[in-house]
Amino acid sequence: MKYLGGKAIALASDHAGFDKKQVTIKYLQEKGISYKDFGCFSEESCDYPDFAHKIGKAIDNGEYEKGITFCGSGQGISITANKYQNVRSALCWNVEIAVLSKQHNDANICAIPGRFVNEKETIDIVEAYLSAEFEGGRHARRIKKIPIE
Ligand SMILES: O=C(CO)[C@H](O)[C@H](O)[C@H](O)COP(=O)(O)O
Repeated sequence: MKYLGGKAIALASDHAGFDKKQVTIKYLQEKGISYKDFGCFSEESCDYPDFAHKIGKAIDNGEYEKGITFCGSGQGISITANKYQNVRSALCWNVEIAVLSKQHNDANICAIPGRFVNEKETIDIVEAYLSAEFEGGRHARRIKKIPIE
């Protein structure tokens, strides 16, 4: 596990991703990695945009460098967070995609589909995302072209 420094990890979910967020919190605590949970705080049905906007704003304004989000499919919370100019939220459903999302896209949010991964897969994805490093070079050139001018 290379992620030892930096800012706390931002977390957010809706009800459908709540259980995998709790698994992730336990993992981060065990590793001594600090985090900020932007909600939700139970499995009671709620609306993913309410929490996606909170984490999206916090990543967008630089308060947090990396976020991990969870909803049922991972889609809604990722689509919403990506409305923010400086957010690059990537849907990560396996380890390889999680690594590439950082190496090639410098994703600052890893969106996990909570209803489609088990606990081990969740932790594997989280660890892979947090450990991976942006490769820069041609990928940096492409990332600069993402924002609408
Ligand atoms: O945004 C989503 C789908 O694109 C998420 O998977 C939500 O978690 C999901 O829609 C929640 O569904 P529910 O039937 O309200 O539990």
